[in-house]
Amino acid sequence: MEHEHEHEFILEIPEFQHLTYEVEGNIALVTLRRPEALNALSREVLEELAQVAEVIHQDPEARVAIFTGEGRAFAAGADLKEIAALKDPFMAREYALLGQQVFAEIAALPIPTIAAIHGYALGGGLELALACDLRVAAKGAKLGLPEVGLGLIPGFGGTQRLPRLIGRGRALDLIFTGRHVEAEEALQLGLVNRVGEDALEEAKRLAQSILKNAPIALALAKESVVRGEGLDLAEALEIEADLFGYAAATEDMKEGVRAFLEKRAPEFKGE
Ligand SMILES: C/C=C/C(=O)SCCNC(=O)CCNC(=O)[C@H](O)C(C)(C)COP(=O)(O)OP(=O)(O)OC[C@H]1O[C@@H](n2cnc3c(N)ncnc32)[C@H](O)[C@@H]1OP(=O)(O)O
Repeated sequence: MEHEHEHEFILEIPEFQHLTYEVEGNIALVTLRRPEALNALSREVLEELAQVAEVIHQDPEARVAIFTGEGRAFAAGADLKEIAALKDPFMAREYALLGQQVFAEIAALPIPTIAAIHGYALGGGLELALACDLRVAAKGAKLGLPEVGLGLIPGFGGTQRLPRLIGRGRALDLIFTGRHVEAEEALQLGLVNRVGEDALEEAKRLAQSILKNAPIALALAKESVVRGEGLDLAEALEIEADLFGYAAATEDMKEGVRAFLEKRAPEFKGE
């Protein structure tokens, strides 16, 4: 038998109402599909994002994930109709915790993740993009955290992930003013990694350049950065050394070094 060592593995993909999931050439593409509300993140959308994070986790074909949105926006924030219906501080706190939890699951994915931003990424929409490892914006895209203009504060991670990414002063500029920054300024701020004519095409190019590298090394590099973030330098460096050790024990490391010495491109197997 050809596949006698392989387990029969069936990936169960739920029927999503507000997003689609597809994988092509090891790139998982998650597309928010609620364009009539500029992909506003309702509870249902958030729950589907949590489910799709689980699918990505389980899908051996998914080696880089791109998040994008259908229509005029990446996502224009949490759903303001739902926010208007929050009756008391406890309900609102639960709402923030729900968004935080879903975005924490996305941030914890073991593969590189990219937000491909066109149109608007505002409030919770920008916070979703901040939960990704990398952000690519289309020229003309508008990014911001407008919550204080609504009497709110960013509640899906924005007050924490934005200052960690671009620094406290620049983050508070955006949070206090609520202003929209365009793609070029976002690039200067370090809020996005790249700007292109078409965000999705640019994100796919970025994904391709990541996919050339060893999968386990990518996962370990991400783990080292993420785990080190909250620690002091000495502790974080210990983690780095441990994970370097794991990387050095992979078959792909042998292949990578052998390929270099033989002056050819490596063929990584994720082993
Ligand atoms: C913890 C997290 C908190 C948060 O995220 S708070 C929310 C933060 N986000 C915002 O404040 C942005 C809200 N949206 C806007 O300011 C505007 O939209 C835009 C500037 C993004 C675009 O303006 P324009 O081009 O004039 O479009 P349009 O007619 O306002 O929107 C099209 C439809 O989309 C709905 N929509 C837009 N954003 C949201 C949202 N965040 N929640 C719910 N619905 C939204 C609208 O209402 C409308 O719908 P209809 O056609 O039925 O009137």
